[in-house]
Amino acid sequence: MFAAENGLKGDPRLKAISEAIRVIPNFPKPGIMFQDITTLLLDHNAFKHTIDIFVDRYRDMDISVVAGVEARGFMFGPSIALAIGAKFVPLRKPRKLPGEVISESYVLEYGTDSLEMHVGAVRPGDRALIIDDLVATGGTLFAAINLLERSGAEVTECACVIGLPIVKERFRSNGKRLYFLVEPRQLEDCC
Ligand SMILES: O=P(O)(O)OC[C@H]1O[C@H](OP(=O)(O)OP(=O)(O)O)[C@H](O)[C@@H]1O
Ligand SMILES: Nc1ncnc2[nH]cnc12
Repeated sequence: MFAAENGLKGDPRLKAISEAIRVIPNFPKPGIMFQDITTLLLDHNAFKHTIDIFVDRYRDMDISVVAGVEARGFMFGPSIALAIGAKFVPLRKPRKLPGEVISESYVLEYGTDSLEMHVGAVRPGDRALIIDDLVATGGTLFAAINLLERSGAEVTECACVIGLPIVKERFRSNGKRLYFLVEPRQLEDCC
């Protein structure tokens, strides 16, 4: 669900967050409108609003683990985990984690990839929140959900800064919860 449909309609923080995201057309390949969150990280107010909105939503949900998706989920997840009193678990690209891992493959808007998680980082009974910067097809988040559920965790919700409205139906039909703050920017909205 989009934050504006859930109590934040008209909240000026959402506009500030959206305006801090830069759009780079045709990166990393023709036809992709790349949503660049590095400019959001440069804007202290917009970055803080992003973390504050997530912390307000998740602080009372009894979440024990925040799992961040490499690479951009690492930029938001740890701050949220610290603020809500949860552990942080990195979900990494292949061959980056040194210990024993479990792995899930997925198809991307521009290729295929896998995510890996350390065995033992997540325990049966953990209540998980998965964080990433953006959901496009949802393939990455579904791989992340599978990793956590295979470890016995209950995935409470997936949260992203940017979400394509079209992906909401895919989550709903799979019985999974998705929360995102803003829709992708178009080039004419920005720069
Ligand atoms: O919803 P999806 O279609 O699965 O796409 C979303 C994923 O794509 C991007 O990461 P990317 O794979 O480009 O990796 P990076 O963050 O390491 O650059 C983004 O940060 C998400 O993780
Ligand atoms: N359009 C996009 N912008 C940034 N990251 C992405 N990951 C998948 N699609 C993307």
